Amino acid sequence: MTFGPNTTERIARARADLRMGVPVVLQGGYVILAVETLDQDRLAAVRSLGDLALAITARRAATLKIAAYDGDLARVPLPADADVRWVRAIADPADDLTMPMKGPLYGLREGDALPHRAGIALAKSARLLPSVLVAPVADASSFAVENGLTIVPEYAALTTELSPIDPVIFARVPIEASEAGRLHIFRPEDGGEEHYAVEIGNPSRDEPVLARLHSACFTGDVLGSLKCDCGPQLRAALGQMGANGAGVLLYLNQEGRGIGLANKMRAYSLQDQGFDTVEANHRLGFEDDERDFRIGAEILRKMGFRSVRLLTNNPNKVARMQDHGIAVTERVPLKVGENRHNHHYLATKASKSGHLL
Ligand SMILES: Nc1nc2c(ncn2[C@@H]2O[C@H](COP(=O)(O)OP(=O)(O)OP(=O)(O)O)[C@@H](O)[C@H]2O)c(=O)[nH]1
Ligand SMILES: [Zn+2]
Repeated sequence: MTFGPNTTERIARARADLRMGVPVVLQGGYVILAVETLDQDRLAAVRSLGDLALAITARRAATLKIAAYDGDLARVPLPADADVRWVRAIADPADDLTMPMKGPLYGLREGDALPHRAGIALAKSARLLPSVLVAPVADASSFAVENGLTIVPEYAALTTELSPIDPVIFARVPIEASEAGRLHIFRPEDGGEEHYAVEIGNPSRDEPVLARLHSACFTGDVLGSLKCDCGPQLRAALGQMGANGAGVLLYLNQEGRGIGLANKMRAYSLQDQGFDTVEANHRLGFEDDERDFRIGAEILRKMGFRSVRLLTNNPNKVARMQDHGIAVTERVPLKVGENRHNHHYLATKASKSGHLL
Protein backbone atom coordinates (compact mmCIF):
# COMPACT_ATOMS: atom_id res chain seq x y z
CA MET A 1 0.00 0.00 0.00
CA THR A 2 1.26 3.47 -0.82
CA PHE A 3 0.01 6.96 -0.03
CA GLY A 4 2.33 8.79 -2.39
CA PRO A 5 1.42 10.10 -5.85
CA ASN A 6 2.07 7.93 -8.90
CA THR A 7 3.69 9.27 -12.07
CA THR A 8 0.45 10.63 -13.56
CA GLU A 9 -0.38 12.41 -10.32
CA ARG A 10 3.13 13.85 -10.10
CA ILE A 11 2.74 15.24 -13.61
CA ALA A 12 -0.53 16.91 -12.65
CA ARG A 13 1.28 18.52 -9.71
CA ALA A 14 4.16 19.52 -11.95
CA ARG A 15 1.74 21.34 -14.25
CA ALA A 16 0.31 23.29 -11.32
CA ASP A 17 3.82 24.07 -10.02
CA LEU A 18 5.00 25.45 -13.36
CA ARG A 19 1.91 27.64 -13.60
CA MET A 20 2.85 29.19 -10.24
CA GLY A 21 6.52 29.59 -11.16
CA VAL A 22 7.71 26.76 -8.90
CA PRO A 23 10.52 24.64 -10.37
CA VAL A 24 10.01 20.95 -11.17
CA VAL A 25 12.72 18.29 -10.99
CA LEU A 26 13.25 15.62 -13.64
CA GLN A 27 14.49 12.25 -12.41
CA GLY A 28 17.39 12.23 -14.85
CA GLY A 29 19.00 15.19 -13.04
CA TYR A 30 17.46 18.44 -14.26
CA VAL A 31 15.51 21.37 -12.88
CA ILE A 32 12.82 22.90 -15.09
CA LEU A 33 11.30 26.37 -14.87
CA ALA A 34 8.57 27.72 -17.15
CA VAL A 35 9.67 30.93 -18.84
CA GLU A 36 6.22 32.50 -18.62
CA THR A 37 6.20 32.39 -14.81
CA LEU A 38 9.93 32.99 -14.23
CA ASP A 39 10.96 35.69 -11.74
CA GLN A 40 14.31 37.26 -10.87
CA ASP A 41 14.77 35.32 -7.61
CA ARG A 42 14.20 31.94 -9.18
CA LEU A 43 16.39 32.83 -12.15
CA ALA A 44 19.22 33.76 -9.76
CA ALA A 45 18.69 30.55 -7.78
CA VAL A 46 18.68 28.31 -10.83
CA ARG A 47 21.80 30.02 -12.22
CA SER A 48 23.77 28.78 -9.21
CA LEU A 49 23.19 25.20 -10.41
CA GLY A 50 25.34 25.49 -13.53
CA ASP A 51 24.95 25.98 -17.25
CA LEU A 52 21.41 26.90 -18.18
CA ALA A 53 19.71 26.17 -21.47
CA LEU A 54 16.57 27.81 -22.73
CA ALA A 55 14.36 25.37 -24.62
CA ILE A 56 12.06 26.66 -27.34
CA THR A 57 10.07 24.81 -30.00
CA ALA A 58 11.32 24.56 -33.59
CA ARG A 59 8.38 26.83 -34.57
CA ARG A 60 9.60 29.60 -32.27
CA ALA A 61 13.22 28.97 -33.30
CA ALA A 62 12.26 29.46 -36.96
CA THR A 63 10.86 32.92 -36.18
CA LEU A 64 14.05 33.83 -34.31
CA LYS A 65 16.25 32.27 -37.04
CA ILE A 66 17.87 29.87 -34.60
CA ALA A 67 18.86 26.45 -36.00
CA ALA A 68 16.86 23.69 -34.29
CA TYR A 69 19.39 20.84 -34.16
CA ASP A 70 17.05 18.70 -32.06
CA GLY A 71 14.36 18.58 -34.76
CA ASP A 72 11.26 19.68 -32.89
CA LEU A 73 13.08 22.06 -30.53
CA ALA A 74 16.17 24.18 -29.99
CA ARG A 75 18.32 24.56 -26.88
CA VAL A 76 19.79 28.03 -26.50
CA PRO A 77 22.58 28.50 -23.94
CA LEU A 78 21.72 31.32 -21.57
CA PRO A 79 24.15 34.27 -21.75
CA ALA A 80 25.71 35.20 -18.39
CA ASP A 81 24.04 38.61 -18.34
CA ALA A 82 20.56 37.51 -19.48
CA ASP A 83 17.81 38.73 -17.17
CA VAL A 84 14.13 37.77 -16.92
CA ARG A 85 13.18 40.30 -19.61
CA TRP A 86 15.67 38.80 -22.04
CA VAL A 87 14.52 35.24 -21.35
CA ARG A 88 10.89 36.24 -21.72
CA ALA A 89 11.51 38.02 -25.02
CA ILE A 90 12.90 34.79 -26.52
CA ALA A 91 9.76 32.87 -25.61
CA ASP A 92 7.13 35.58 -26.09
CA PRO A 93 6.70 37.11 -29.55
CA ALA A 94 4.78 40.14 -28.21
CA ASP A 95 7.71 42.47 -28.85
CA ASP A 96 9.30 40.73 -31.84
CA LEU A 97 8.55 43.64 -34.14
CA THR A 98 9.56 46.44 -31.78
CA MET A 99 12.78 44.82 -30.51
CA PRO A 100 13.74 42.26 -33.17
CA MET A 101 17.46 41.92 -32.34
CA LYS A 102 17.81 39.25 -29.68
CA GLY A 103 21.00 37.68 -30.97
CA PRO A 104 23.47 36.51 -31.76
CA LEU A 105 21.75 33.28 -30.79
CA TYR A 106 22.66 29.71 -31.59
CA GLY A 107 21.25 26.29 -30.79
CA LEU A 108 23.26 23.62 -28.97
CA ARG A 109 24.22 20.54 -30.98
CA GLU A 110 25.77 18.36 -28.28
CA GLY A 111 23.99 16.77 -25.36
CA ASP A 112 20.61 15.33 -24.64
CA ALA A 113 17.36 17.10 -25.58
CA LEU A 114 15.08 14.69 -23.73
CA PRO A 115 14.63 16.78 -20.57
CA HIS A 116 14.03 19.90 -22.69
CA ARG A 117 11.40 18.07 -24.72
CA ALA A 118 9.71 16.86 -21.52
CA GLY A 119 9.80 20.41 -20.13
CA ILE A 120 8.15 21.90 -23.22
CA ALA A 121 5.49 19.17 -23.15
CA LEU A 122 4.78 20.06 -19.51
CA ALA A 123 4.59 23.79 -20.26
CA LYS A 124 2.18 23.13 -23.14
CA SER A 125 -0.02 20.94 -20.99
CA ALA A 126 0.00 23.72 -18.36
CA ARG A 127 -1.25 26.05 -21.15
CA LEU A 128 1.79 28.31 -20.73
CA LEU A 129 4.13 29.65 -23.40
CA PRO A 130 5.97 26.57 -24.75
CA SER A 131 9.40 27.41 -23.38
CA VAL A 132 11.39 26.30 -20.33
CA LEU A 133 14.73 26.87 -18.65
CA VAL A 134 16.67 23.69 -17.93
CA ALA A 135 19.51 23.40 -15.42
CA PRO A 136 21.49 20.30 -14.40
CA VAL A 137 21.36 19.05 -10.83
CA ALA A 138 23.65 16.37 -9.42
CA ASP A 139 21.33 14.34 -7.23
CA ALA A 140 17.78 14.88 -8.43
CA SER A 141 15.99 12.95 -5.69
CA SER A 142 17.68 14.61 -2.74
CA PHE A 143 17.50 18.03 -4.41
CA ALA A 144 13.72 17.58 -4.82
CA VAL A 145 13.27 16.41 -1.22
CA GLU A 146 15.46 19.18 0.26
CA ASN A 147 13.58 21.89 -1.64
CA GLY A 148 10.11 20.37 -1.44
CA LEU A 149 9.86 20.12 -5.24
CA THR A 150 7.84 17.75 -7.39
CA ILE A 151 9.93 15.13 -9.18
CA VAL A 152 8.85 13.40 -12.39
CA PRO A 153 10.55 10.89 -14.69
CA GLU A 154 11.42 12.85 -17.82
CA TYR A 155 9.97 10.35 -20.28
CA ALA A 156 6.68 10.66 -18.47
CA ALA A 157 5.73 14.08 -19.79
CA LEU A 158 6.10 12.66 -23.25
CA THR A 159 3.75 9.76 -22.77
CA THR A 160 1.39 9.45 -25.69
CA GLU A 161 -1.12 7.34 -23.86
CA LEU A 162 -4.56 8.87 -23.47
CA SER A 163 -5.65 9.25 -19.87
CA PRO A 164 -8.81 7.32 -18.96
CA ILE A 165 -11.83 9.66 -18.94
CA ASP A 166 -14.69 8.84 -16.60
CA PRO A 167 -18.34 9.90 -16.61
CA VAL A 168 -19.07 11.88 -13.42
CA ILE A 169 -22.76 12.81 -13.50
CA PHE A 170 -25.49 13.83 -15.89
CA ALA A 171 -28.76 15.68 -15.42
CA ARG A 172 -31.62 17.04 -17.44
CA VAL A 173 -31.12 20.57 -18.77
CA PRO A 174 -33.87 21.89 -21.05
CA ILE A 175 -32.28 24.34 -23.51
CA GLU A 176 -33.57 26.69 -26.18
CA ALA A 177 -32.80 24.16 -28.90
CA SER A 178 -34.59 21.31 -27.18
CA GLU A 179 -36.45 20.71 -23.93
CA ALA A 180 -35.09 17.15 -24.03
CA GLY A 181 -31.50 18.14 -23.26
CA ARG A 182 -29.11 16.40 -20.86
CA LEU A 183 -25.66 17.56 -19.80
CA HIS A 184 -23.01 14.93 -19.04
CA ILE A 185 -19.74 15.72 -17.27
CA PHE A 186 -16.58 13.73 -18.07
CA ARG A 187 -13.38 13.90 -16.02
CA PRO A 188 -9.92 12.70 -17.11
CA GLU A 189 -7.99 10.77 -14.45
CA ASP A 190 -4.79 12.73 -15.13
CA GLY A 191 -6.03 15.97 -13.58
CA GLY A 192 -6.72 17.52 -17.01
CA GLU A 193 -9.71 19.68 -17.83
CA GLU A 194 -13.24 18.27 -17.68
CA HIS A 195 -15.23 17.96 -20.90
CA TYR A 196 -18.98 18.03 -21.43
CA ALA A 197 -21.51 16.26 -23.64
CA VAL A 198 -24.92 17.71 -24.46
CA GLU A 199 -27.25 14.89 -25.40
CA ILE A 200 -30.46 15.87 -27.16
CA GLY A 201 -33.39 13.43 -27.11
CA ASN A 202 -32.61 9.72 -26.96
CA PRO A 203 -30.30 9.03 -29.90
CA SER A 204 -30.08 5.36 -30.87
CA ARG A 205 -26.72 3.72 -30.21
CA ASP A 206 -27.25 1.40 -33.20
CA GLU A 207 -27.22 3.99 -35.95
CA PRO A 208 -25.07 7.03 -36.79
CA VAL A 209 -25.84 9.91 -34.42
CA LEU A 210 -25.92 13.55 -35.51
CA ALA A 211 -22.84 14.79 -33.66
CA ARG A 212 -20.60 17.81 -33.22
CA LEU A 213 -17.20 18.04 -31.57
CA HIS A 214 -17.07 21.65 -30.49
CA SER A 215 -13.85 23.04 -29.05
CA ALA A 216 -14.30 25.64 -26.35
CA CYS A 217 -14.17 29.25 -27.48
CA PHE A 218 -14.87 31.60 -24.59
CA THR A 219 -14.77 34.64 -26.84
CA GLY A 220 -17.08 33.22 -29.51
CA ASP A 221 -19.37 30.96 -27.46
CA VAL A 222 -19.90 33.24 -24.46
CA LEU A 223 -19.07 36.78 -25.56
CA GLY A 224 -20.38 36.53 -29.11
CA SER A 225 -17.02 37.57 -30.56
CA LEU A 226 -17.15 38.32 -34.27
CA LYS A 227 -13.52 37.25 -34.84
CA CYS A 228 -14.51 33.60 -35.38
CA ASP A 229 -17.60 31.55 -36.21
CA CYS A 230 -17.77 29.46 -33.01
CA GLY A 231 -20.83 31.00 -31.33
CA PRO A 232 -23.10 30.68 -34.38
CA GLN A 233 -21.74 27.15 -35.02
CA LEU A 234 -22.51 26.09 -31.46
CA ARG A 235 -26.07 27.37 -31.61
CA ALA A 236 -26.71 26.12 -35.15
CA ALA A 237 -25.47 22.62 -34.23
CA LEU A 238 -27.73 22.45 -31.18
CA GLY A 239 -30.58 23.86 -33.27
CA GLN A 240 -30.16 21.11 -35.88
CA MET A 241 -30.11 18.46 -33.18
CA GLY A 242 -33.25 19.92 -31.66
CA ALA A 243 -35.01 19.95 -35.05
CA ASN A 244 -33.79 16.40 -35.70
CA GLY A 245 -35.07 15.31 -32.27
CA ALA A 246 -31.73 13.69 -31.36
CA GLY A 247 -28.02 14.37 -31.35
CA VAL A 248 -24.91 14.76 -29.25
CA LEU A 249 -22.63 17.79 -28.94
CA LEU A 250 -19.31 17.37 -27.21
CA TYR A 251 -18.08 20.59 -25.63
CA LEU A 252 -14.34 19.96 -25.39
CA ASN A 253 -12.30 22.25 -23.18
CA GLN A 254 -9.55 22.66 -25.75
CA GLU A 255 -9.73 26.44 -25.87
CA GLY A 256 -7.85 28.10 -28.70
CA ARG A 257 -7.31 24.83 -30.59
CA GLY A 258 -5.62 23.45 -27.48
CA ILE A 259 -3.30 26.32 -26.50
CA GLY A 260 -5.48 27.83 -23.76
CA LEU A 261 -7.22 31.18 -23.53
CA ALA A 262 -4.17 33.21 -22.45
CA ASN A 263 -2.15 31.96 -25.42
CA LYS A 264 -5.13 32.51 -27.72
CA MET A 265 -5.23 36.13 -26.59
CA ARG A 266 -1.48 36.35 -27.31
CA ALA A 267 -2.32 35.01 -30.78
CA TYR A 268 -5.06 37.63 -31.16
CA SER A 269 -2.63 40.35 -30.21
CA LEU A 270 -0.24 39.10 -32.93
CA GLN A 271 -3.17 39.08 -35.36
CA ASP A 272 -3.61 42.77 -34.56
CA GLN A 273 0.01 43.17 -35.70
CA GLY A 274 -0.92 41.66 -39.07
CA PHE A 275 -0.23 37.93 -38.72
CA ASP A 276 -2.91 35.41 -39.64
CA THR A 277 -4.28 32.75 -37.26
CA VAL A 278 -1.75 30.10 -38.36
CA GLU A 279 1.29 32.43 -38.37
CA ALA A 280 0.34 33.72 -34.91
CA ASN A 281 0.33 30.18 -33.46
CA HIS A 282 3.70 29.46 -35.06
CA ARG A 283 5.31 32.66 -33.76
CA LEU A 284 4.18 31.67 -30.27
CA GLY A 285 5.88 28.31 -30.75
CA PHE A 286 2.75 26.20 -31.27
CA GLU A 287 1.52 24.05 -34.13
CA ASP A 288 -1.59 25.36 -35.94
CA ASP A 289 -3.74 22.86 -34.05
CA GLU A 290 -2.67 21.41 -30.70
CA ARG A 291 -5.93 19.56 -29.96
CA ASP A 292 -6.01 15.89 -29.02
CA PHE A 293 -9.01 14.46 -30.86
CA ARG A 294 -8.70 11.11 -29.09
CA ILE A 295 -10.56 12.73 -26.18
CA GLY A 296 -13.68 13.33 -28.29
CA ALA A 297 -13.58 9.82 -29.74
CA GLU A 298 -13.18 8.31 -26.28
CA ILE A 299 -16.15 10.26 -24.84
CA LEU A 300 -18.36 9.19 -27.76
CA ARG A 301 -17.33 5.59 -27.13
CA LYS A 302 -18.01 5.91 -23.41
CA MET A 303 -21.53 7.12 -24.28
CA GLY A 304 -22.05 4.07 -26.48
CA PHE A 305 -21.75 5.79 -29.88
CA ARG A 306 -19.75 4.03 -32.61
CA SER A 307 -20.72 6.03 -35.68
CA VAL A 308 -21.59 9.65 -36.35
CA ARG A 309 -22.93 12.11 -38.89
CA LEU A 310 -20.41 14.78 -38.08
CA LEU A 311 -21.29 18.47 -38.18
CA THR A 312 -18.06 20.13 -39.29
CA ASN A 313 -16.25 21.93 -42.10
CA ASN A 314 -12.92 20.46 -41.00
CA PRO A 315 -11.87 17.31 -42.92
CA ASN A 316 -9.11 16.78 -40.36
CA LYS A 317 -11.73 16.21 -37.64
CA VAL A 318 -13.37 13.57 -39.83
CA ALA A 319 -10.01 11.85 -40.39
CA ARG A 320 -9.08 11.95 -36.71
CA MET A 321 -12.42 10.41 -35.68
CA GLN A 322 -11.92 7.56 -38.14
CA ASP A 323 -8.31 7.10 -36.89
CA HIS A 324 -9.61 6.78 -33.37
CA GLY A 325 -12.29 4.24 -34.09
CA ILE A 326 -15.43 6.34 -34.66
CA ALA A 327 -17.02 5.77 -38.07
CA VAL A 328 -18.07 8.98 -39.86
CA THR A 329 -20.87 7.98 -42.23
CA GLU A 330 -21.45 11.54 -43.37
CA ARG A 331 -19.90 15.00 -42.99
CA VAL A 332 -22.66 17.54 -42.44
CA PRO A 333 -21.45 21.08 -43.32
CA LEU A 334 -21.92 23.80 -40.72
CA LYS A 335 -21.60 27.11 -42.51
CA VAL A 336 -22.89 29.91 -40.34
CA GLY A 337 -21.66 33.10 -38.77
CA GLU A 338 -19.50 34.66 -41.48
CA ASN A 339 -19.12 38.41 -41.05
CA ARG A 340 -16.72 41.17 -42.06
CA HIS A 341 -14.50 40.62 -38.99
CA ASN A 342 -13.96 36.88 -39.48
CA HIS A 343 -13.89 36.73 -43.26
CA HIS A 344 -10.07 36.67 -43.36
CA TYR A 345 -9.90 34.12 -40.51
CA LEU A 346 -12.25 31.73 -42.32
CA ALA A 347 -10.34 32.21 -45.60
CA THR A 348 -7.06 31.38 -43.83
CA LYS A 349 -8.56 28.23 -42.32
CA ALA A 350 -9.66 27.22 -45.82
CA SER A 351 -6.34 27.96 -47.55
CA LYS A 352 -3.92 26.79 -44.82
CA SER A 353 -5.80 24.27 -42.68
CA GLY A 354 -7.92 22.56 -45.32
CA HIS A 355 -11.32 23.73 -44.09
CA LEU A 356 -14.08 23.46 -46.64
CA LEU A 357 -15.75 26.72 -47.49
N1 LIG B 1 -5.17 29.51 -31.56
C1 LIG B 1 -6.30 30.06 -32.03
N2 LIG B 1 -7.46 29.46 -31.77
C2 LIG B 1 -8.57 30.01 -32.27
C3 LIG B 1 -8.58 31.18 -33.03
N3 LIG B 1 -9.85 31.48 -33.35
C4 LIG B 1 -10.63 30.51 -32.83
N4 LIG B 1 -9.86 29.61 -32.18
C5 LIG B 1 -10.22 28.35 -31.53
O1 LIG B 1 -10.47 27.42 -32.56
C6 LIG B 1 -11.32 26.39 -32.09
C7 LIG B 1 -12.42 26.19 -33.12
O2 LIG B 1 -13.00 24.99 -32.83
P1 LIG B 1 -14.05 24.24 -33.73
O3 LIG B 1 -15.02 25.20 -34.31
O4 LIG B 1 -14.56 23.11 -32.89
O5 LIG B 1 -13.18 23.54 -34.85
P2 LIG B 1 -12.74 23.83 -36.29
O6 LIG B 1 -11.41 23.20 -36.47
O7 LIG B 1 -12.86 25.29 -36.62
O8 LIG B 1 -13.75 22.98 -37.22
P3 LIG B 1 -15.32 23.11 -37.47
O9 LIG B 1 -15.84 21.81 -36.94
O10 LIG B 1 -15.47 23.20 -38.93
O11 LIG B 1 -15.83 24.28 -36.75
C8 LIG B 1 -11.81 26.86 -30.73
O12 LIG B 1 -11.08 26.14 -29.73
C9 LIG B 1 -11.45 28.33 -30.70
O13 LIG B 1 -11.18 28.80 -29.39
C10 LIG B 1 -7.32 31.80 -33.29
O14 LIG B 1 -7.20 32.81 -33.98
N5 LIG B 1 -6.22 31.22 -32.76
ZN1 LIG C 1 -14.11 30.97 -31.71
